Amino acid sequence: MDAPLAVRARGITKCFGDVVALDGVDLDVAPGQIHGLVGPNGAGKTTLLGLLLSLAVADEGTLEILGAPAGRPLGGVAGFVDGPGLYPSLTARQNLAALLALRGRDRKTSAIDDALGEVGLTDVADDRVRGFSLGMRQRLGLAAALLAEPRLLVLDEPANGLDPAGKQHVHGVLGRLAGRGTAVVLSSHRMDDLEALCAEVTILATGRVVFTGPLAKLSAENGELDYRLRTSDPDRARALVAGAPGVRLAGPDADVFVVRALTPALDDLVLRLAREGVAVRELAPVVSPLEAAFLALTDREAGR
Ligand SMILES: Nc1ncnc2c1ncn2[C@@H]1O[C@H](COP(=O)(O)OP(=O)(O)OP(=O)(O)O)[C@@H](O)[C@H]1O
Repeated sequence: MDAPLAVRARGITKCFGDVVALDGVDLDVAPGQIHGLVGPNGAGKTTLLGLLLSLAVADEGTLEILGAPAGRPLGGVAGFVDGPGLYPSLTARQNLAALLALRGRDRKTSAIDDALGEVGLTDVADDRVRGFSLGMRQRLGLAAALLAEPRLLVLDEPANGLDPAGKQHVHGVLGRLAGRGTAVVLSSHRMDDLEALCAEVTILATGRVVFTGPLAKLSAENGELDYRLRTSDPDRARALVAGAPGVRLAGPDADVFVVRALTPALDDLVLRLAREGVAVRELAPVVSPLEAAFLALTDREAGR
């Protein structure tokens, strides 16, 4: 029999007084999938992650975690929202030992060393957390989650405060976990992180799902995108852009300009430029396909 979905949510609604934080949310996350939650401030991401961690209960709808109704005392789920809970006066190693003791888990101290090594904190294992940067705390929170050997890992903005090397490190950890079958649900405002990490994304706006599915599907559904275009002959290129069907000059009229087009029209423009002996030196979306879709979908929702 196939393993159950790590998350199966149907019609989840959650209100805080008059505020509808989640409004009929459906979500499927398969084992081994890294699933990104994205949406403007107040869209409901943290509320949804909190439900996955059983920190709160939905008002309506059904939520199954690892095949069982949410809210039951669950093994196999770990993570944090609003930053990891840590003891500042204890060292990194002591924090993890305290956590294991609290959970009543009988795991070897080597598991603590392994978790610290996995997130790149071995060198500061015996330093007090009080002196840790935001990025180091995030990594320690991830180490704490790893100790639980989760089959579902839930993370709110895990890249917060991480430098580029730290981020790559954390991405590596999450990729390896997913490779071993752990489902990861994370929120982020960083589209580039989500594009690098996630197979699927869910876009929330004012508590509703406006898109859920593979990133490739999102790109395919995109309308016209803006691209930066730099060529060997800007004057000639500008004239060719003006005469190209389905392509508009959208950006400042400079040597590097912005053209707006659907992918087929853009392909056609590149071929025209080449035929006319104009070399394309740079052609890249001004914003990533995910960001463009995010802006379009959330604008549309806001304008309902
Ligand atoms: N405990 C609470 N009490 C009252 N309102 C709340 C509570 N938690 C969340 N809300 C409200 O629910 C809505 C969704 O908030 P949530 O924190 O889930 O959004 P978010 O997408 O995580 O936002 P952000 O990107 O700013 O973190 C917001 O309007 C927020 O003010």
